[in-house]
Amino acid sequence: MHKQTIKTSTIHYDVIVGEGLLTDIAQFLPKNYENVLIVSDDVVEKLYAEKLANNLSHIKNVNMTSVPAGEGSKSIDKYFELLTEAINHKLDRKSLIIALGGGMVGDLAGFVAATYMRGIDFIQVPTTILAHDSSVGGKVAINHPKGKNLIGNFYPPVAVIYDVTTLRSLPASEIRSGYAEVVKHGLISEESFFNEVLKVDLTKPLDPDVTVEQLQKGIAVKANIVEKDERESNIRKFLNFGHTLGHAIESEMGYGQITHGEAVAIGMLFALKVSQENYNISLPYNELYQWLAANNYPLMINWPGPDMLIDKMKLDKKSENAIVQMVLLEEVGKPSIVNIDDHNLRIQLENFIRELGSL
Ligand SMILES: NC(=O)c1ccc[n+]([C@@H]2O[C@H](COP(=O)([O-])OP(=O)(O)OC[C@H]3O[C@@H](n4cnc5c(N)ncnc54)[C@H](O)[C@@H]3O)[C@@H](O)[C@H]2O)c1
Ligand SMILES: O=C(O)C(=O)C[C@@H](O)[C@H](O)[C@H](O)COP(=O)(O)O
Ligand SMILES: [Zn+2]
Repeated sequence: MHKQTIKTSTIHYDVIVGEGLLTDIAQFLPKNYENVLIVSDDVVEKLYAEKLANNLSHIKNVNMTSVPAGEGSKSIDKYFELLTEAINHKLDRKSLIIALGGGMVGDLAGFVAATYMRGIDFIQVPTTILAHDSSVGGKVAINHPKGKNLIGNFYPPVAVIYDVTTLRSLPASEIRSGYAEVVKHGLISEESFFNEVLKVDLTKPLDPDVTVEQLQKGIAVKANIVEKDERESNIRKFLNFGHTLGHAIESEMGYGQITHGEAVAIGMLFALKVSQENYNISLPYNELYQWLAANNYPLMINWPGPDMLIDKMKLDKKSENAIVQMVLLEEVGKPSIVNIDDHNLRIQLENFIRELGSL
């Protein structure tokens, strides 16, 4: 078991990573709670909710609820339904919400916790590779049809309890999706970490020791940034590498048509391309492209038109006065935030789409 404490100006919380933590979760609760609502999706609920609940039998009221699996549930409708569940189960300001699942559940249940009675405690119990990223740092949100995560808050959990044995049941598509964020953590932090990640072959069974070590490294990269800039005034934007285009693709194609990680993977390729042009340097674009292709990331997608994508990129939360901001790399491990004017963005995007090809 490995414990890392995240210390921001407003809160300290532990991120505990280990095998079999679900059956031992009671010891990691930071307080005594009398009323707990476990929120999951209908796939994860069947796999792990009972195991979790069994370990909370000492708590007076433990209830469980779930939303349909998939990005479509990160919606205002499901958010409202969960608030109603919280009311029906008589959650009060001393109650706890446990988000059991991947980033979708974590973001959604976290936003419910952030807003129910102006905020109650919540714990992240991540079950995907991607959630090594989403469970840490306190960004909680739901999507608007017009843009990703447009409705949300910064609302850190009181603990993150990451039972990595749950990762064994992940389908290949979700291993791939999650690994995109591990690649991101490598690219924005250290070349050696990035190179290590590119040695992983996602088409073969993962080596659990390597995976857990890389997830812990990713968490450490994120923790280091979030501790200095929790509310994204400056360096937290680095964690958005690949997301300016990635989020635009997700919302323009329709939530759930492509996974978050797959869209971010394409976004990272674009960000590398723009970085190379912008700084007149060479970056491992080809290496990343080849790794993504070899690991079956969808790189030939049914591209939405560039105008639609640019409109979505302007809605990104980093934009100011409708000027698109992208996270670029001056070198691997050295991110920077750059305004990209519309004309340049359009040319770069059209060239990129042409080069990548479409269906
Ligand atoms: N808050 C943040 O900082 C942050 C960071 C990155 C991503 N995100 C958000 O996270 C979301 C993506 O998260 P995700 O990739 O975990 O998706 P997800 O939560 O939708 O899970 C993906 C799929 O895997 C299934 N699943 C989850 N755990 C499983 C397990 N152990 N075994 C078998 N199946 C399992 C789910 O039912 C779902 O079908 C997006 O909404 C993205 O915007 C947020
Ligand atoms: O934690 C962050 O900060 C990130 O940007 C991490 C991203 O991987 C994540 O997808 C996040 O939800 C994106 O945030 P947004 O502010 O662009 O919605
Ligand atoms: Zn992300």
